Amino acid sequence: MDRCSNNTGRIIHLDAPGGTGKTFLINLLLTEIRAKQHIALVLASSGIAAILKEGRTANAALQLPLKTAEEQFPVCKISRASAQGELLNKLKLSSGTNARWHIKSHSKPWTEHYMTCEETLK
Ligand SMILES: Nc1ncnc2c1ncn2[C@@H]1O[C@H](COP(=O)(O)OP(=O)(O)OP(=O)(O)O)[C@@H](O)[C@H]1O
Repeated sequence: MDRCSNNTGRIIHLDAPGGTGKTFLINLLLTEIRAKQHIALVLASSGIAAILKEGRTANAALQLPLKTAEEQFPVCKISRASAQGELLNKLKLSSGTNARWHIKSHSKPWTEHYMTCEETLK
């Protein structure tokens, strides 16, 4: 939470066995950030994970090309000056799931999708 408040946070990986409280912790963080009227996004790489976590796929939310893994320099289609671009620049937390799924499927993890968008919006 300190990293969110100070805008010093980067990528934090949370890896623990099933049922040990990862979702519980992420929900606490989301609740605290939103309670302070800040913006927090829940992103996932697959549709099923997005449904389970009540979020959206990174491709849809960040308007990324479908085959980011095949593009050397994928670009997010959101313009910096648009309302959505301004909103994303105010983002305090973007939470995602399924890192292991990415390793198995050889697709890019949602964190890379988010970094693509962050670079585009700079
Ligand atoms: N600190 C806590 N205090 C009270 N209950 C907790 C706490 N941490 C986890 N729980 C409870 O334990 C159960 C499992 O937690 P959770 O679903 O967050 O685990 P998980 O690591 O995300 O599991 P999975 O990897 O299977 O998705 C839930 O019912 C949750 O409410």
